Amino acid sequence: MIKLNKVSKVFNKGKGNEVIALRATDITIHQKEFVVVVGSNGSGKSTFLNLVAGSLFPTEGEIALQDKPVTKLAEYERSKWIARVFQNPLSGTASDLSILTNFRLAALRTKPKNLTIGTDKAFKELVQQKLSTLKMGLENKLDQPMGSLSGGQRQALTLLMSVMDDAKILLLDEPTAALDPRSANFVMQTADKLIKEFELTAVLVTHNLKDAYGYGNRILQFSDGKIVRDISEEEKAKLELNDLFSWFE
Ligand SMILES: Nc1ncnc2c1ncn2[C@@H]1O[C@H](COP(=O)(O)OP(=O)(O)OP(=O)(O)O)[C@@H](O)[C@H]1O
Repeated sequence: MIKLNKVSKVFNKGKGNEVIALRATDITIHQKEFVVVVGSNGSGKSTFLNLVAGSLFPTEGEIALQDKPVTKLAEYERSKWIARVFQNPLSGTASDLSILTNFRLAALRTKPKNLTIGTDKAFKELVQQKLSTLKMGLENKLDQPMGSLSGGQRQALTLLMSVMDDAKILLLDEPTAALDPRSANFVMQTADKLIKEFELTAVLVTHNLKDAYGYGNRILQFSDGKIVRDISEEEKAKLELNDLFSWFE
């Protein structure tokens, strides 16, 4: 669950270059909702995700995750609830390290220092089993360096890594923007499958209106730092793809 109570974000407050990136915003995203966020450049989408993740702090208002107040918690302190995938396939993983080592590092990310991730054999089998469900043929190539994979393969693995720890909230920040259409399709299908399988609360920021139409069960449209449309699952079912395009005319 993600809850924002009158959250605003002002950059360069009081200066000539002041920008109100998010205006007093109230929103509750419930458990297991998959929300797609659309909006023109500069409308506040990334600011919204950054505020939820804790990479930015609000100027005003409160944020709660899973019913706990987190407004003042740093990004790393929220990481037990939040997994995040970015636009750049290189940003989530280490190129020189093997697939297995990348999974190991990801698994250790949210664990206290004195905890281990089980025996190597058990962990390797778990990774193999999870990888085989993606049907990419990588389950027997765990020693291959991450850098040898395509951007689409890397994004799919980053997704799998990010959901294999206990995070219940997945933030997707234009995860397919750098990919060719076929890879983008594969990554979106993988995301959708993992969100359902791991029963995640998910927020996808995208400029791809076909994805906004085809995935998720709620759409938010941002404009000038405000949520100007909040489309429920029932309302979404009645929409045509062209309706989404008309929001940007
Ligand atoms: N660190 C910052 N300092 C100053 N202004 C910022 C900063 N980050 C964002 N902004 C401004 O805040 C507004 C909202 O930006 P934001 O990145 O949230 O928009 P967006 O909807 O994600 O845009 P895009 O689709 O281009 O990624 C914009 O006017 C932007 O220039």
